[in-house]
Amino acid sequence: MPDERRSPSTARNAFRSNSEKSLKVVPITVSWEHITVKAENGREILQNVNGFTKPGQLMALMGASGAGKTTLLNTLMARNLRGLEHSGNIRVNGIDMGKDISRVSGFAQQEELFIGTLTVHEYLLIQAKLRIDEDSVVRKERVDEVMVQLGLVKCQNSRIGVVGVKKGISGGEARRLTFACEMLSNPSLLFADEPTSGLDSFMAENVVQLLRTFAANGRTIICTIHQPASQLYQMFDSVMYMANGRTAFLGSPEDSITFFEKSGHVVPPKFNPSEYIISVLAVVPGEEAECKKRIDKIVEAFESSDHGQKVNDYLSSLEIGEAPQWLSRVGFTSQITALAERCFLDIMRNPGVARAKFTQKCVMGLFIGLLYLQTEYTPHGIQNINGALFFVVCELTFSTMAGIMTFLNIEFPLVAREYHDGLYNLASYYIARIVSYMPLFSSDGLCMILISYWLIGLSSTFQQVLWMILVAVLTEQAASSCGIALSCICPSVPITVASSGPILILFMLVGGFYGTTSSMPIFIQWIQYTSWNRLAYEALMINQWSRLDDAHGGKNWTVQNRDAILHRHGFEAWMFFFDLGGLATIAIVLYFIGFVALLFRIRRAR
Ligand SMILES: Nc1ncnc2c1ncn2[C@@H]1O[C@H](COP(=O)(O)OP(=O)(O)OP(=O)(O)O)[C@@H](O)[C@H]1O
Repeated sequence: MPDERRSPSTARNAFRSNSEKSLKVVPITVSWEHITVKAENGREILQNVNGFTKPGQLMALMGASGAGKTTLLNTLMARNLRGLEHSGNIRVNGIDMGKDISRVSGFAQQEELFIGTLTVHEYLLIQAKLRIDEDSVVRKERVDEVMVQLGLVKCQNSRIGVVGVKKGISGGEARRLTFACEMLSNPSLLFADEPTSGLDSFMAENVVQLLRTFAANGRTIICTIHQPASQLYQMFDSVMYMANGRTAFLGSPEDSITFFEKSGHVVPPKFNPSEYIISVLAVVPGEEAECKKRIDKIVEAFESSDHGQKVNDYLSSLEIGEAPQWLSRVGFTSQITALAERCFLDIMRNPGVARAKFTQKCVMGLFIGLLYLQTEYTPHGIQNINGALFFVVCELTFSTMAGIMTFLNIEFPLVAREYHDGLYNLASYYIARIVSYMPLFSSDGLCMILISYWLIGLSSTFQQVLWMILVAVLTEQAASSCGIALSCICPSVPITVASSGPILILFMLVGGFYGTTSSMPIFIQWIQYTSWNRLAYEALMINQWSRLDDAHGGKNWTVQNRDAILHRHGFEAWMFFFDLGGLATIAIVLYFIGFVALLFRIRRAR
């Protein structure tokens, strides 16, 4: 564990030695042999694909659309293979790593996913907390170093932004930020999916140049790429052309031009070589048979060529080398702290949600208070007070659930990615997210209660006010846990919202206000104990009617008065602590159900 008590200078000295140690690059050779991938319908997406790449090399996987580049990249990384049957050997320094390949490699994905409310610097610092098991001085220095390396210093204090919602950093900066995150843990092996897509030619060159620099430091880099411009083509150390799920060529960019020339496909003068080669390897709609015949001929020519032979010779003479270095990961509590910090920052940068919740609760508090203003304790008034208490419970429930139902679905893609990258344990994320939401989803209800309590004229001994606050917090937690569980179970926000309606109505119906709970049919009575409306309403009623303050005739109030009111709703005074325990149990059980649902869902997302 990092020793946070070290003085900055000692820590900085430690960084020098650590940085040398941590920035050591272990030479990595990746080889793949007889890779075959089949879709569920039996279609072969990859057929007996072989290849390798060595340390210090930048390799480009190329081919026409649908050639199998992404499938090969995913197979090499053991990712996104759900529904596909795959076989063959993938080795890292001659060692079969299986799914653990993600523990020794970085993966810069095409789709950029960040927390858009954070600045570049904040985002990288939190990524460093999740990726570097060192003290804060070391992490900060590594972040500074990576920002310089990736040219992010200029935009370090800019908000990242959300595409289509809030303008932030440029596309090129976002792409470099993706690489920066991966480079924090200094991987010796880096995969990149379409690193130049969506960038102009200048930015694309900039990114490929960056990859070249990473490779020049001894790293092994494999990326898929769509038709690189002529000046970029020569920047790759090796290129692998895929065609119809097979290897059409593997070798240097210059050799690719000669090979295709020899196969009868001379790159026309002033033509981009990769563009021409890809057009030769494409399956054109309407000319499928002809194109497939041409591809078969090229694939056979490659297999019998020196280039094809070189691949086979290399694979057959492959020996086990040095074990790759596992990327460092931080402990459970450090993960929770880093993720909670990220969530808090995100919530604070979105003050609109908090403002809307507090405003709504203040308005509702005033509304309930004025509707039942200084209710008299007559039989009719008592009935009104009971109505007000039920209204309070419903209000604590509805807006809380509605507010939290976006809990997961918006950030699920980012969480799924980070989880599968091995950045954190799912429990860390879940705990951090719940803890970060708790203050907001526990305190807004208090505003409503504190505003309406004295306006209605509820009995307000100190003890009663405290109990009411506790009941409100527990009710909001029960409703939050239900919203979170639903958002983890349902695949989208609209489905979450749609499924919450019947649950809320059912819980309200058995809440004790619309009918006596004891008179429900016996086979359905148990449902009331799963309803926080019922438990909270009973607790608030017991709290209100067990004693009255002097201003409301407390001296003449008797147990018989209390029981007469409670029994009309099927409630019992001894149930108070059972109700509090019930509310807490509902919250715990629903949080747990949410976690299990999230675990299933995230595992399926690999
Ligand atoms: N899970 C899957 N189930 C069925 N077919 C699939 C699956 N994944 C990929 N394919 C098919 O396999 C072929 C190769 O897809 P892949 O995404 O690897 O191609 P690509 O070369 O990366 O194409 P592009 O450049 O357009 O991204 C395509 O025809 C695609 O439809």
